[in-house]
Amino acid sequence: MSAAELGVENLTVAAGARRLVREVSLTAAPGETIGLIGPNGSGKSSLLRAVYRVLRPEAGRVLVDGADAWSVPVRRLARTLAAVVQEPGGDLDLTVREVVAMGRTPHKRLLDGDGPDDTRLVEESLALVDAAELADRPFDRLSGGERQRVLIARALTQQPALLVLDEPTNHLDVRHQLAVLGLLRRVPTTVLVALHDLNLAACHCDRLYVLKDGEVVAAGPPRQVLTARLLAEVYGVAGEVTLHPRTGAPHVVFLPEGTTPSVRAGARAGAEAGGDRPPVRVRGPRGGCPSREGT
Ligand SMILES: Nc1ncnc2c1ncn2[C@@H]1O[C@H](COP(=O)(O)OP(=O)(O)OP(=O)(O)O)[C@@H](O)[C@H]1O
Repeated sequence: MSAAELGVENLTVAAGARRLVREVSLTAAPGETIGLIGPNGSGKSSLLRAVYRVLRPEAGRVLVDGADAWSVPVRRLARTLAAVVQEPGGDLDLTVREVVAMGRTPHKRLLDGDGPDDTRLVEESLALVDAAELADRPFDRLSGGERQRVLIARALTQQPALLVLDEPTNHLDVRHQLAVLGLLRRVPTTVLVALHDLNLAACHCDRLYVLKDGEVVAAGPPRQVLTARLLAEVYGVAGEVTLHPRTGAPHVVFLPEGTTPSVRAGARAGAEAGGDRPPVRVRGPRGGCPSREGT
């Protein structure tokens, strides 16, 4: 697997007269994990759909290693980009192993069977998402979380240089959430992932882009982006953000409606964005959040 460079340039996505994504630009360097966060309806899925070539943009470009994703042949794009999406794929009368093997399709010629390398990749991918024991089960009868892991295995089997995922932790229990996001950190590919869980995003992403009403309202490393002010302005909730002493990542605690955030916590969160308090001391790289191998 290699890693692609992603460039989204002034992308606007519309449905009829409605603009779902408005002049969004973002970049992902090869190997980066980029998180897309924002409230319901802020345009995350629409942006991802334009990147993985399902929703044609009204304006702007999606560049994968410099090539326009909407101009290259679909098959070529599928050898570079894999997507794990929320749309139900319809009933698939296939076993889990067969579904995962579909990830090899872009790399094969018409009527090619599965070679030993294909078979090995399928088994390896299933093992990576802790789904080896599901291989012979009918895909249609899996639980939501099992399906999700199998679809991630299919994407890994595709050996993409760019992996686009829309809420991949949906349906997953906490162990599998951590395992899947840890895995995404380890695969040597570029990752663009929409996430709702801000603490998972903080811990597993190199940089975050925050969408609101289809526009990017903040972008940068999690420590800069995730502040109490952002929670209030973008999500309309009160919360406190501290740097977790074990992981070194921002840690968000949401406060029930009617609670007044403490001044201390608010100041701590702001410190990372250039506020007036020194940052909380954190442990070094062994703190806890998974990092890229070799970094
Ligand atoms: N095909 C469509 N036609 C009209 N409106 C649409 C269409 N697809 C999405 N929308 C609207 O566009 C807005 C953005 O939707 P989108 O699914 O991109 O948001 P999201 O940030 O992924 O939301 P969520 O967090 O709820 O998944 C929403 O208001 C949604 O209702």
